[in-house]
Formats: sequence, C-alpha cells, structure tokens
Amino acid sequence: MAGLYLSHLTLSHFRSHLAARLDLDARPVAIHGPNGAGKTNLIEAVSLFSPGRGLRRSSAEDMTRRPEALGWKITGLLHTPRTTHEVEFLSENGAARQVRIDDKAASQLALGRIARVLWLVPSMDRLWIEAAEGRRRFLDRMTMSFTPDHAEAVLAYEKAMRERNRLLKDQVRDGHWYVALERQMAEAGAQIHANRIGALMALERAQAQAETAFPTAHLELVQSEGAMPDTASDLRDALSEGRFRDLAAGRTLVGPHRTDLYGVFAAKGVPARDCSTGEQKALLVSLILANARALTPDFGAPPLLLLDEVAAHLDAARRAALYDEICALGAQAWMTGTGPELFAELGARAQYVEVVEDRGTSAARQITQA
Ligand SMILES: Nc1ncnc2c1ncn2[C@@H]1O[C@H](COP(=O)(O)OP(=O)(O)OP(=O)(O)O)[C@@H](O)[C@H]1O
Repeated sequence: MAGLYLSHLTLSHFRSHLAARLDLDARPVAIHGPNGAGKTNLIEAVSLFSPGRGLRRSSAEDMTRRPEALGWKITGLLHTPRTTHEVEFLSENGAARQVRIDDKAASQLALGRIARVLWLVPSMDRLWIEAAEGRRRFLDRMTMSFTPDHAEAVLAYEKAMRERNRLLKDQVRDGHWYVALERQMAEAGAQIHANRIGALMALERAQAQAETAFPTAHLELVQSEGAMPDTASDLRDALSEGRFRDLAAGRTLVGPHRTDLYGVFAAKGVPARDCSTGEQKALLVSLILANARALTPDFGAPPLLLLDEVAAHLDAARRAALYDEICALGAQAWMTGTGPELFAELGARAQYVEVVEDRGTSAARQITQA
C-alpha cells in the first residue's frame, strides 16, 4: 500500500526556523533537542497540511519569524496513496496563509481531501477536564478525518448561527427573518450530528477489533440541554419552537454546537475526567491510534501523526508498545522529545532530526544513523 508521507519539507522564516530543509522517507520522524529549541514549531508546520489553523490554532501572523516579521513559507512534497503533490504555504507580511497545490491556488479545505493529519499535543492533557469546546474541536477534527465534508457543514452551520444570534441579540421577534437561517442550520446541523455519530461508531469498531497495549475508551455524545434532534426537520422544529427561549438568552441554545463528548475508561467504567493524568494521556494515545487504524482502509493509507512530547509521558513498556503500533500501521509519525534516548526502542525503524537553538534561531539537522 502506498503511504501518506512528506519526503521534502522546507521552512523559511517560520517561527524560530530561519531556513530548514528535511529530506525524508516514509518512516516515523523522531525529533529531539532541548526545551525551546524549535521542535514543536517544526511539527506545527506539518500540521498545516490539513484544514484549519494548525496544532496551536495560531494566526499566520503569529507564525512569522520575529523580529523580522516578513512572512513565511513552507513547502512539502506530499506522497498520498494515489499520487504526489507539491504543496506550498505562504503568508506575506502576516496576511492569512495562501495554499498552492501543484502550483495552483487551492483552499485549505482541499487539503482535507488529499491528506489526513492527526495530532496529540500537551495542551490536550486537560481535554477531559476543561471546557466542552476543546472536546468538540477534538471530536470534529476526528470526524473530519473520516468525512472531509464535515468541515464545510461546520462552517455553514456556524455562519447561519452567527446570523441567527445577531437577530436574537437585536431582539428581532418577527419570525419571518428566522426561517431561512433555521433551515440552513437544521440541514447543516443534522449532517454534523450524523457525521459525528459515524465517526464514533468507526472508532468503537476499530477499538474492538485491534489488539492494543493502550486502554480503550468508550465515547458518547451528550447534550447540555435536552436531546439533540436527529433529523433536519426535528432540528428545524426545535429551533423555531425555541425562539422565545433563545430571545431571552440572546443566543441559540439547541443544536450541535451544544454537544459535548463524554469519555469513559472502558476497563474500569470510570469517566475519563476522573482518571489519573497518565491514564488520560494513555486514553488519548489510544484514541489517536484507533482513529488512525479506522480511517486507513477507506483513505488508503494511515494518517500523518504528530505526537508532541508524548514519549516522555509514557512508561518504557507503553512507549515500546506505541512505537510497535505506529510501525505496524506504517504511519509517518512525527514525534518530539528532549533526548534521543526517548526513541531508543525505535532504532532504525525511524529517521532522526536534531533541533538546536542559537540566539533565537533554530537549526534542524538530520542525523544519519551508523
Ligand atoms: N514567531 C516566532 N518567531 C521567532 N521565534 C518564535 C516564534 N514563535 C515562537 N518562537 C520561539 O520558538 C521557541 C519555542 O519553540 P518550540 O515550542 O518549537 O520548542 P520545543 O523544542 O518544542 O520546546 P519544548 O521541548 O520546551 O516543548 C521559543 O523560544 C519561542 O520564543
């Protein structure tokens, strides 16, 4: 099976990287170097090969190298199951990033059709404890990996909801203004809900079928108030019937933007939020691996995985198991850690990059193994 991997990656004026060039093969990429060296910056560049703002959710302006702040450029040769694409990202003077695929201007959403990128970053350690918004984003990124059109449905829903919320804030009572918006929200909203359920089912199947050293998690969608209407017509009715309540609140109180993700540590039946820090990390690793396994047959290759500072938080046995599972999947997993010893169990199954920093400038150097 042809894989999904980046073979050439260049960064120019991207955060702490003045100029970096990596020439890679399809193996996992183990990146090591001291704190603050620029390792996460490197995998953030890779995270842009998927729709959205990348793993830090930063603006293009924040990504531009300071103090020059001239803009930045990233190029990569992306091998997909069917073909190879030259992908280029460019931001000039802090303006929004432009995407070019094979020398043609493309939308960010187009990336969701050619690549799959999943990540785990330290800020997700508190995913189960913090606000529902983070879990919804996690859920939607996971869903998008199965159904790239999900991103369009989410954008359409949010656009219509913003307009409806504006009417509610302005205390517009004439129902006539709401009808078209509620129809758009109902259609996109039912689609979002169905896509999410489909993703959870795929994930559940993948967890049940695979042998993994990681604890499995059972995920459920929960609604903050009442049940989420299943069909577009039920959601439309719920929106129009809820108008007076929403006028009082000044915002929309029913719909998929009120869905939360509830996780249970399957072996113990304990809610994920009550598990130990290490268990919560292991659950996330387990979900990312299950997500990767579940989408591989349809997409034709495992996704790119970005695992920032994951290795250091796992005990040696789990770390070895993670590496074995990644290698069995055949994923180009980009992993960061402070020292090469964290990747010892990978040996020649991975390729290595050392990142060091000198007076605010990062240098990424590929290590040739003896
Ligand atoms: N726009 C920017 N321009 C220049 N430098 C930046 C920019 N944004 C972040 N940096 C610098 O990049 C460094 C952080 O890099 P990064 O987060 O990649 O480190 P890391 O190697 O992953 O470190 P750790 O091991 O601590 O997580 C910081 O020194 C920060 O000041």
